[in-house]
Amino acid sequence: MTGVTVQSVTVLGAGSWGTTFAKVLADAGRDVTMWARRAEVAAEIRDGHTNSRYLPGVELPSRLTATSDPAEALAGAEAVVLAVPSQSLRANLTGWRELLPREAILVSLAKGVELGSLKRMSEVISEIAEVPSGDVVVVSGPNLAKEIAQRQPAAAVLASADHDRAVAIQQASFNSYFRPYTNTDVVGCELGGACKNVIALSCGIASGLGFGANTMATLITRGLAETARLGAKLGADPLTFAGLAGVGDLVATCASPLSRNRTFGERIGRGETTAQAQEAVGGQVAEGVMSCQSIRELARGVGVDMPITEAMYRVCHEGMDPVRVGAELLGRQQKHEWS
Ligand SMILES: NC(=O)c1ccc[n+]([C@@H]2O[C@H](COP(=O)([O-])OP(=O)(O)OC[C@H]3O[C@@H](n4cnc5c(N)ncnc54)[C@H](O)[C@@H]3O)[C@@H](O)[C@H]2O)c1
Ligand SMILES: O=P(O)(O)OC[C@H](O)CO
Repeated sequence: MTGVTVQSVTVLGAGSWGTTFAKVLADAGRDVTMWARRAEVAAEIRDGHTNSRYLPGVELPSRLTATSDPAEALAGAEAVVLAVPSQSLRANLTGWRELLPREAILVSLAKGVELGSLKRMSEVISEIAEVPSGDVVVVSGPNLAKEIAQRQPAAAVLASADHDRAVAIQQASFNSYFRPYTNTDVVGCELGGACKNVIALSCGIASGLGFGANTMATLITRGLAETARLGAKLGADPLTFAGLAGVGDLVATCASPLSRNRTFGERIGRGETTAQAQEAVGGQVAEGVMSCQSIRELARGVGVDMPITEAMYRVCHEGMDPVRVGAELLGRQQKHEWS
């Protein structure tokens, strides 16, 4: 696929990032149709140019339209952006499979690893849509939706083994505030995006417990070290973790109160239950809560040590006290920084 121009794009999923990425594409001059699960959300986007539940106070471009009918949304799409949470991607995509235009470029926004199969999102898409996984374009990087929806400057990575497809989406999404770079390391970009959600949970917990900058920097740096260890084992390019999908996304997510993962962790650190923490993120997805389980299994399966991910699993899925988990993390056997 060379020199393809994408004009007509469908975004499946009308949550925070789906709506924001649709706005980015519309602001880049594309014709964008969104699919929303609820008819009233589709009507609000189409007729009122807002999505008040997910992006309160943000006006959406009038060239962006929406429907709750997936067949109507997908008709004639040259690119299809999948913008639903990781653990629901398989079921949603199975329902849409027969409606996908044959030549459309498939784009993944989700940051997670599937429970059970332990597959990355491009692998799930490849399996369900029956396309080579190298054809999928993965979007990753420091992209807190609310900031980008306000047209604050940001960069992203578009990763695909098929450089031409990544370039086509780069051309379709580049605008005055959004600067996408291409990358061919899909494994590294997807792992960076999934793992940083787990590390952001830990930073949130540390903040909720009242700890400061040294603790955050330690969790971010050691979180990057364990992410890079997993990536190296699974064939990622180590440089990716020094880029936007690695340290870039990690810093943004771990530092920002806008992050749902960090917010979830902060509430846990303050002593709230997981149900209360979920309430605090307004029913939106905090992917790290499920991904700490799948990433832990993935890492154990290939013999990679990921102590912060292990700790988050124990807090989120075994109900262990964060103070005790923190003490155990610090008390592990002493070692060389890079062993
Ligand atoms: N919000 C961000 O800042 C941001 C930025 C980059 C990447 N991401 C990633 O993008 C993906 C989507 O995130 P989001 O922020 O749009 O999520 P969200 O929780 O704000 O919205 C999810 C959307 O998916 C729909 N959906 C369809 N099937 C669903 C199901 N079975 N369960 C739950 N929701 C379902 C919801 O109705 C909603 O429209 C996630 O993997 C997230 O990690 C988010
Ligand atoms: O709000 P979060 O924690 O899901 O993070 C959003 C984005 O992934 C940041 O890049």
